[in-house]
Amino acid sequence: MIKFSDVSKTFTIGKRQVHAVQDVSLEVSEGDIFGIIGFSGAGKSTLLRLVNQLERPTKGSVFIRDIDISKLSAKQLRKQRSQIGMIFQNFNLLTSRNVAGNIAYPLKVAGYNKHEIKERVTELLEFVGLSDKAKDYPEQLSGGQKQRVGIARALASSPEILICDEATSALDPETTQDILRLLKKVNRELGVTILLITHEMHVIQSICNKVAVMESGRVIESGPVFDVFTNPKHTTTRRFIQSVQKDLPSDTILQEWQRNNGGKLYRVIFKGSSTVDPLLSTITKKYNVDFNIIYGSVQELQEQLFGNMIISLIGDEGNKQKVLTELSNLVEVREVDINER
Ligand SMILES: Nc1ncnc2c1ncn2[C@@H]1O[C@H](COP(=O)(O)OP(=O)(O)OP(=O)(O)O)[C@@H](O)[C@H]1O
Repeated sequence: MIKFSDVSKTFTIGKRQVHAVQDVSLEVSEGDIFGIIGFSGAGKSTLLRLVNQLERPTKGSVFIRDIDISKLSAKQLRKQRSQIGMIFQNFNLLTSRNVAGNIAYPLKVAGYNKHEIKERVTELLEFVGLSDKAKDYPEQLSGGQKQRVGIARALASSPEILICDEATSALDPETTQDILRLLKKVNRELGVTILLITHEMHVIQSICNKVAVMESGRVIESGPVFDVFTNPKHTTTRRFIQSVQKDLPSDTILQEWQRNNGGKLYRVIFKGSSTVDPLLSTITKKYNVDFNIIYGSVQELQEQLFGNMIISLIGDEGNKQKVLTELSNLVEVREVDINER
């Protein structure tokens, strides 16, 4: 649905060049809730702005439904933009208009008649749960309510794509969850493809099915959220994941363990409903090896379970290797780098 093909965006400020986006290739499929995560300055906003042509790529192309949007005429681009709704961190509501007026605004600009506008606004207010606030002004609303108005306004022209620019970053945790639930409803009930940027991993964990991690303008890792969470390849991705999922014991526990026992630690990752305890018992017994569970957790992600266990093995080196080989055929096993956090 949205395809970035080898896209770069370089800003030139005097003699200095800023490579905001570098060689990005990504594909967002219809129906995705696709999250782009990165620290400040990673290039997320620039990448979003390339989708509605608020920025033009220095290199490469952005396609929407196989159409290279940089090749559109001004008229075609206006039509294309009406297919893309956008919501913002600071809501960007018109303070001089009430809630209904804010939602009606894009419809007025698009030339709908009064009756059509009234009907659509009523429908949208109901969808976002603000039917009783139609006559209130933005200053009378909470942050969460303002973002609901923002979502209703973005949906007014029935777009195929909704772009969310840090849409929950200004909200408290509970309101964030309400807005994320609403975005999920937009995706499921209206079939709108969502592309969002965030610096908060819990947003990705809560609603996205796919994720791309950006650093210094580049996409350093991407894929289905379950795969990236259960097998992160990059240190930055691991740092984001560790902000929402504790997958290693604290330094104190690790140091104490090293003082008392030493030796290698292994991370055993199991997905779905497989349980690892009987597996470990059977295989270690077979090779006369003992095991210690140092740490363990089971989490739910994308309606699937995955577990993470940190173990040590005690016994003959050769036999320990046999245990690891046999275990690796059934679940994922990696040696823990204690400095990986
Ligand atoms: N219009 C511009 N002119 C010059 N430099 C820019 C412009 N827009 C962005 N940049 C630079 O490009 C880099 C990426 O910025 P961008 O805003 O895309 O990152 P971000 O990941 O969205 O960060 P944040 O979360 O802080 O907004 C930064 O170094 C930024 O200063």
